[in-house]
Amino acid sequence: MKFDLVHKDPLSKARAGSITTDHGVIETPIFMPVGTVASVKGVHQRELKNDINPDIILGNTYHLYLRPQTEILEKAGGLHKFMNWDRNILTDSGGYQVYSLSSNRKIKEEGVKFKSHIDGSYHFFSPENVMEIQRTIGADIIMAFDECTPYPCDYRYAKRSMHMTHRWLDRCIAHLDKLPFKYGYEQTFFPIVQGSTYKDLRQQSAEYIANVGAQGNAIGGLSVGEPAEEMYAMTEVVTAILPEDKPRYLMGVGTPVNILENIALGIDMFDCVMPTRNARNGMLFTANGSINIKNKKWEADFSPIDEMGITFVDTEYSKAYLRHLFAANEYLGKQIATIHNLGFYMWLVREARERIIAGDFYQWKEKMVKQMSQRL
Ligand SMILES: CNc1nc2c(CC[C@H]3O[C@@H](OC)[C@H](OC)[C@@H]3O)c3nc(N)[nH]c(=O)c3cc2[nH]1
Repeated sequence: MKFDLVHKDPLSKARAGSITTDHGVIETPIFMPVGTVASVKGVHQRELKNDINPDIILGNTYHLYLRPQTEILEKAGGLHKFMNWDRNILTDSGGYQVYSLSSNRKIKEEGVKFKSHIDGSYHFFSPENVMEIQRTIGADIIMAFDECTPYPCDYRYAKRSMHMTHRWLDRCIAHLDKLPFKYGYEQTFFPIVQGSTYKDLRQQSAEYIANVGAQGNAIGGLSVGEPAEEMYAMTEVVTAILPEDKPRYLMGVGTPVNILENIALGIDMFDCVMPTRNARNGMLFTANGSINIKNKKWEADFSPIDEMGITFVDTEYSKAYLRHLFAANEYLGKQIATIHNLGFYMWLVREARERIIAGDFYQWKEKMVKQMSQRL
């Protein structure tokens, strides 16, 4: 993987860059649509490419391991082939899901025993086997197996959890070195900073991760319920320590405002289920604020969904029609709302990149943060 920084903003830590992998160029700042189980829910790969056009999408080790299972993915020649997506894919290691989705899991030094949320069968994830699973899935960027420290937690727990994540990181790296690439293209490994919302632990973890010298670095343990100010404060502490010439990925973030604020703090990559999950509930994000399309006020509003939208749904369908589809529980409604929201998130990060290059990102960000916080 190669990362070229093409511009830095004069009034903030915002950067514009390009990541090059064997599956193409990723222009940063970038938003990565979540395609947890090999599908961005309700969107065809062809629509993704033509209308939303992300350079990279996300998959998830926990989900893909349980279904369709690694054996099928190996027979398919990896996830790209299996889902017919020839651009970049990043897979998260499943650390987060083991805590958030499965029941009665047991965390031990060796790894985590958990019960499948699908059929109740027992499984075991360790740094070693999660690296093997990610080699088989074949994503271009793969994540360390970490413990996403729950929030809130006391200092002692956060410190112990952070040190275990560091020991697991060492095991991931040691094991990965013995595992050749499976499908003829490179895979890049990102370590993950933890430390909860404790400044000194975040500094320690950022130093530890920076010393690995990886091609990219991730910040975990945030967007787990902490106040936005805490998220920003921890991001600021960590980006001051992570190498400037490597991409920074802030996991699970966030709202449009969170994304702009964290771009200003030096983050390059984002993923979040919000645009897709909120879309399925009729919550639309726009440059002028958010819309709850189920609201009666849109019943006879035949104006386009979003005059400033970048996808075909924004101008080909009206607000009244979309509201009707939600009222009738037609799944076309969820598909239209999903394409709109993903289109908006892609517009937001692309516009941010243009502003960083033009040199007026900070002023634009200040204006957008106010504008997008309105409820329409
Ligand atoms: C939402 N906030 C948030 N997400 C987070 C994720 C991704 C969740 C992963 O789960 C799926 O979304 C729920 C996505 O999987 C495709 C995502 O990559 C994290 N992953 C790891 N390994 N470590 C973390 O510290 C961590 C923290 C998060 N905070």
